[in-house]
Amino acid sequence: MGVDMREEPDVEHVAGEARPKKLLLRALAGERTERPPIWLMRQAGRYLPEYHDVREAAGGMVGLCNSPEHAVEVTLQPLRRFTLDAAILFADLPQIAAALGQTLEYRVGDGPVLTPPIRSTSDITEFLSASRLHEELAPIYETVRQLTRALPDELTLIGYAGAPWTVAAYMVEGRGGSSEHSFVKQWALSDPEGFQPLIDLLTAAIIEFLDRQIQAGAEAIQLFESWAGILPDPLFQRWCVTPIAAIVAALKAKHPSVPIIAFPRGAGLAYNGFAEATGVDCVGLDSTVPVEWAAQKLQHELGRCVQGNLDPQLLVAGGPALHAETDRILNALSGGPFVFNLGHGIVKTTPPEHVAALAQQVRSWSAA
Ligand SMILES: Cc1c2[nH]c(c1CCC(=O)O)Cc1[nH]c(c(CCC(=O)O)c1C)Cc1[nH]c(c(CCC(=O)O)c1C)Cc1[nH]c(c(C)c1CCC(=O)O)C2
Repeated sequence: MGVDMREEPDVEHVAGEARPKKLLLRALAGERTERPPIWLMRQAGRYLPEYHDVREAAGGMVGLCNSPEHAVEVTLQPLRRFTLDAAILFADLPQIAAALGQTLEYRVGDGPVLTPPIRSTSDITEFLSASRLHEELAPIYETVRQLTRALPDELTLIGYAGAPWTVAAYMVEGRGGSSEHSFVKQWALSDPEGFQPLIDLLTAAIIEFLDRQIQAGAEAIQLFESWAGILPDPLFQRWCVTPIAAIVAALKAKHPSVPIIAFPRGAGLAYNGFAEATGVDCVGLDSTVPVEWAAQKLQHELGRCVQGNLDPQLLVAGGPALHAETDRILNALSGGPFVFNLGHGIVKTTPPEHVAALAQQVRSWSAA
């Protein structure tokens, strides 16, 4: 009673009782924390033997993503093994495309495959509709609800979605294994007015999807722009920056205190200006971004949180190489608001004991 909450940035008042605010949320709010929080992109998945058992029991990847009970279990698996600071909702990025009307399958070697591929403006009207969006995504909202009850108090629950350009890339290419992205790039480059409705449909759907995740209990949001790096600069601004800014504005209007991380993988020099243009609370850095630049420009000049950026292959390598690079990143970025993570998702050949060693090193790190 009578406590001025503004003077207690580290305390969250829940139903009248005060308890320490979670480490990850403090960092995302722009605070330099006593040690950086850590979570890892793709921290759940195939590098863990116990994951394979659950996936099999669920009848494969699609079944796993649509079964809250199994999805909750695999979300929690890495947290039982490692001392991490957050859980990320277990679901998959192309599920929203399936909710809009495409058929999603996983094929060995190809990853997610979406049919029919969306290749023209008339395909959008013929094959896609948002009318059943929430019905189709209901199992994901249920997974989030169950996770809020299952997670220990000090862990943060991260909800997520692919950003519109990245989801569109999967929808247009169809096959996950496509490496040149010829179809989506041809469309976006040569017929921007015809491609715009797809991005607009996705932007609106992603706003609703994330709004529902937050209502179900997600405490922070990450937008994965995994294919930011394949666009020439003016188109990066149009197809990545503008839609992400729209999503951030819409979510902030409704949920001002929920922090948003965006990960524009491969953006290169376009990382410069990205935080200002989109309004995100935290910028996810891929492994090519120089940490000294991020410390100076994003943390020091803008007061923004950064997340990243250990190369996932170092986690496969382990040993002195992993230790030294982790130390270098910690030293460069721990002077400001910082979330330790990888520069892209964990790869499936990662030995779990290397993840344990990394988590331990980050947790025992101190500036001294
Ligand atoms: C591009 C993208 C996808 N999915 C995702 C992204 C963005 C991150 C990135 O850039 O890597 C995000 C994602 N996918 C998955 C999660 C779950 C939560 C977590 O991070 O632990 C998250 C956050 C599960 C998954 N998504 C996928 C698996 C493997 C499925 C299996 O069991 O075979 C998992 C655990 C499959 C998937 N899903 C996707 C691809 C390209 C693939 C095939 C390649 C691969 O397997 O790594 C699309």
